[in-house]
Amino acid sequence: MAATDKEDQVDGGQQDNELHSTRLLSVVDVERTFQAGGAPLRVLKGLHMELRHGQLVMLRGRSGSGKTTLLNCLGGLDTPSKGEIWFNGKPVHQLNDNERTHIRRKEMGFIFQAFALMPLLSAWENVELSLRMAGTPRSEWKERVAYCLELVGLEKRMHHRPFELSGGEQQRVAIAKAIAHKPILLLADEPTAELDSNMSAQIMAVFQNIIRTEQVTICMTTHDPTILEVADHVYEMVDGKFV
Ligand SMILES: Nc1ncnc2c1ncn2[C@@H]1O[C@H](COP(=O)(O)OP(=O)(O)OP(=O)(O)O)[C@@H](O)[C@H]1O
Repeated sequence: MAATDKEDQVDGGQQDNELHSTRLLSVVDVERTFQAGGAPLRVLKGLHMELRHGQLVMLRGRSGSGKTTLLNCLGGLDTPSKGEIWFNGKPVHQLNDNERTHIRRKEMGFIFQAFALMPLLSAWENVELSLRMAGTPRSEWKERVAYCLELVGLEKRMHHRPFELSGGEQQRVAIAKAIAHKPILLLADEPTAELDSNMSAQIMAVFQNIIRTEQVTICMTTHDPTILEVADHVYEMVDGKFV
């Protein structure tokens, strides 16, 4: 099931071991079949996986292997055709739309194309928007927005709009936006796509930093073999299955 697992090698001490020992998310025999055109298309074919608190987990695979479909199921944006997804003790596969939306807003953060930055809003306003969406009290916004933008190294670009920022800087705003409401799980679809290797390494350093400082767990998809080494665990996907 696992291609690599660094968990046992990491000398993280007792505190890290305790953090890692708690299961945040479990995927049990998940399948997803789409009815596209005539014949059913089986995209996920009986997957098992788990995420533990504080891990950085990567889903790796070729285009079309099913990574985004799985990530959508993990985030409650799509529902498996079969199998179970348990998140923080809750059966996501059995929840209705409202319940899943609530979990998404309160407990998850997304770095997906579909949740990209609002082009007319500044970095500050973009991050503030996610606090508004999550129902965070207005009195907490200012401090939290400043903190998150500093955390991703954008303290000097807070009032720039997306078109005034580089690709890597825009991705940092997206990270700040995704973590502002203090999610426990951050899902990221190809967060380093379109960035050069230097920028990608910086984004991964930001991810490692927020895992430590924000107690978040990260699951991301990637094509990029050069960033795999920072993962605690890599799931390799081929044609809807882990190998
Ligand atoms: N809503 C849908 N209806 C029909 N087919 C779909 C749907 N969503 C995804 N697929 C199909 O499922 C397969 C896997 O798609 P998915 O986006 O999960 O792959 P991926 O591994 O994320 O690829 P990429 O790296 O290119 O993003 C593809 O063949 C795609 O056409």
